[in-house]
Amino acid sequence: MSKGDHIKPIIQVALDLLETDRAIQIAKESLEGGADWIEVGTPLIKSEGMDAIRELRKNFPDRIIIADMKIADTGSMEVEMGAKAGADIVVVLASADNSTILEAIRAGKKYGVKIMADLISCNDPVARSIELEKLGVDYINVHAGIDQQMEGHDSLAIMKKVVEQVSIPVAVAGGLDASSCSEAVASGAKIVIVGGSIVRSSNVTASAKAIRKSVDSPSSAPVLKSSPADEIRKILEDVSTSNISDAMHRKGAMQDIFSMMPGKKMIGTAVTVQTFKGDWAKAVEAIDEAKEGDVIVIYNGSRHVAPWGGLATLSCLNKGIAGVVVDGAVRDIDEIRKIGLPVFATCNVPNAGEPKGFGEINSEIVCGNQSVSPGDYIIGDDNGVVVIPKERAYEIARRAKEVEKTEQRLFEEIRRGSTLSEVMKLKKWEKH
Ligand SMILES: O=C(CO)[C@H](O)[C@H](O)COP(=O)(O)O
Repeated sequence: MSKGDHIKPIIQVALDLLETDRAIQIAKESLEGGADWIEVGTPLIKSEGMDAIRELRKNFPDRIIIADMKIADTGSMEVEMGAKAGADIVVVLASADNSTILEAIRAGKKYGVKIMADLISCNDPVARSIELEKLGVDYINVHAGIDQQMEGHDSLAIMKKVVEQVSIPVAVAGGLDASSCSEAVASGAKIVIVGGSIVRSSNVTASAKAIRKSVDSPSSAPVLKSSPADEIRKILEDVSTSNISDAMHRKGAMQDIFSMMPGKKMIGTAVTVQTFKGDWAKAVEAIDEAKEGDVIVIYNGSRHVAPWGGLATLSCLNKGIAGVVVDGAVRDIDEIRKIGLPVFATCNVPNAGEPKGFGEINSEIVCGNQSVSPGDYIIGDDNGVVVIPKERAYEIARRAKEVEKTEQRLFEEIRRGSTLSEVMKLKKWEKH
């Protein structure tokens, strides 16, 4: 049997990293956990060039190595580059012109490498798979890209259709974890390509092992999906406001709003209140309009009189409201702490305002210099408060989770004795 012939389902670990030495270490840990093939990820190839493939080949002489070059043109030249650097399989984009695919296949034959076609962003993946098999590719990869995954795309449904139409081995990729890998194999995938769930895990070996176990005893029971709102909330529970700010490219964080309840996290959807200078009527009426799990977000604009205090906070607790944010002052901080509801504000003062009744409930407001609309997600912790526009809540939650996973792996590498600049090769990425 040659090194490419596998009877068991194949786990291809996708090293979507930027540094070759980290990739080698993570590859070692993945193989210990039961991964089979090593993919030199597209970001790694872009960061380190073909030398990343050479180094991995040197370190893993007996393993199948895939160069995820996502070739779009010059099929022959790029397959030759991948082959000469030590790859066994080179990836070409399925959406490339047939002339490129054919040149890649011809070069593959000449240099002794197989060609995998990646269906990422293909308009008609099933029809294209049939064409690709006729053209002569060796493998098809049904792939939901990382940015697409963040918007809720997955690859399993299409993969199930593709396996019915072609007889070459079908790989699947796109945010797979142990349970989706199991479903994929039970539905006919021969290769599961796994990036984030292994390489961004703080325990790479354990994560690879979990995937090994799931693909070796596959189950066709579809992974039960929770509702988008439940999924968003579940992810937001795992991530910090710092993770969310990173996911939003530093947008979304409220300015000069601080936790009055250190250690308490808040997640909810906004009920907005516009009031003025200590007028607390609308702020308190909003409690009756809000429902369980909402966060009351108030613009008041005074640092000297408070539209919010202990009695209002206790009323929120009774209604299951998740927390309160005030652009302005709050009072009764001792009572708020006893009640234990997360409250975030600009400052605390002893002075109460008056219930005059000016303002609006559930209009678009600006709070902490951020625009907030009713229904936007509001997350608060000891770092501060961030707003996620409701239209992007799922995507941002998913991206924040990726940020959190990446950081967990970096923490693990620093715990082993590195420094942050060593792990991140900081000097390499400084602007010149
Ligand atoms: O090719 C890729 C992105 O274009 C990835 O390698 C592939 O999607 C697997 O990674 P993940 O499991 O994180 O989706």
